[in-house]
Amino acid sequence: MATTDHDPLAGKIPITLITGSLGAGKTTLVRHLLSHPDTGRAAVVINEIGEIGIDDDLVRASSESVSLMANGCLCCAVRTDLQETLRELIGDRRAGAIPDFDRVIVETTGLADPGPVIQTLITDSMLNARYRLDGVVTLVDAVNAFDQLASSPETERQIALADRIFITKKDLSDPASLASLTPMIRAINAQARIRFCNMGQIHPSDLTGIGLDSARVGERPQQFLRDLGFDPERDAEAEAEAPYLGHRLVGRHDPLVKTLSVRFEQPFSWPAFSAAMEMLIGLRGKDLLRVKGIVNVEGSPVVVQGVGHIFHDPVTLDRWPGADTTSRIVFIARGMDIGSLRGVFEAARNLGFGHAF
Ligand SMILES: Nc1nc2c(ncn2[C@@H]2O[C@H](COP(=O)(O)OP(=O)(O)OP(=O)(O)O)[C@@H](O)[C@H]2O)c(=O)[nH]1
Repeated sequence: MATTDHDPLAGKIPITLITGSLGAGKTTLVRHLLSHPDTGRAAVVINEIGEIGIDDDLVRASSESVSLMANGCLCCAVRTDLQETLRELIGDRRAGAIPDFDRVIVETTGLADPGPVIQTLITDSMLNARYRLDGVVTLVDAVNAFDQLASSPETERQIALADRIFITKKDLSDPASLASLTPMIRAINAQARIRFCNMGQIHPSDLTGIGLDSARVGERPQQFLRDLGFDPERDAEAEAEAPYLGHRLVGRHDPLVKTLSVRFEQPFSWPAFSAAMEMLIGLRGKDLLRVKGIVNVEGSPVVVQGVGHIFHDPVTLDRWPGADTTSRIVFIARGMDIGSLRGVFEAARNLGFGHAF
């Protein structure tokens, strides 16, 4: 019998999809990878829902090949943008507009169901000529995973579709929660390798050759997709029927969850900013899913990050990532609007927390 070791995926640029719930540590991991000497030449595609690309600014400092797909979720409206972005990367590389690259890292938003993205990467024939999906890496936030799993079906899908899972924020979690987290993940995904990851510090080799092998994907993509738990034909029908309201598959996400991008022209004093955030958490903590931003604190760029009611230590950057020195904060929240958000910050100012508001 003739044998062949021909690999239909050989020579194609591997894509690693980094997914995980809001604030799980995806950008932290990508930034670490880009600073690691063994990562090689990587292009990065970042998908953010907010109008103001915060992650983009942070990652751009570490790589010249960063593409941002803002203002839409990769699993919904921006899916075609991903196809275009990946094609453009090839064109830009050919034209010498960006440095050469050997792999692509795609960071999804925390709200993305990776299923449709995987489907796109596997079934788009033009993309398939140049790229191959190397694997899906899902970050699970040890502190917030329990709440996120209870409230967000996307978190479950992210875990279910992972080839490799990293549990982040072990340092912030308690032993009892940690002990119950792994079995909970295992109940959703019995196969993916699970490891801990502190502040994004994994070795780049943890992201390569991780399971979407040619036999499964290259030769039987539809079957592979069905193995993952969804049926491309059924999904295509559902998509055709769904009303298009800017967010492609309406109803896939909690309709009350919105992304609010707020810009403040005037610098903050730290007491004013933190008082406003404390008020917001006190008043609407349960509805606040994610806060991240770069805040101008008396001239200095300070990165603020909140996931649920947990706030991470603010980090002062050495310099502004670009010419824009306004404060830009993205809130992902349930049932809030920009007016009420601004009202909270106004109230903090009126209460006299610092004059630089
Ligand atoms: N203590 C601790 N903090 C972490 C760890 N990993 C990430 N963080 C912090 O978690 C916060 C969110 O991290 P990001 O990397 O922005 O998370 P993300 O998944 O990209 O967030 P979204 O893009 O909003 O979904 C930041 O303040 C990080 O410094 C960890 O292992 N331990």
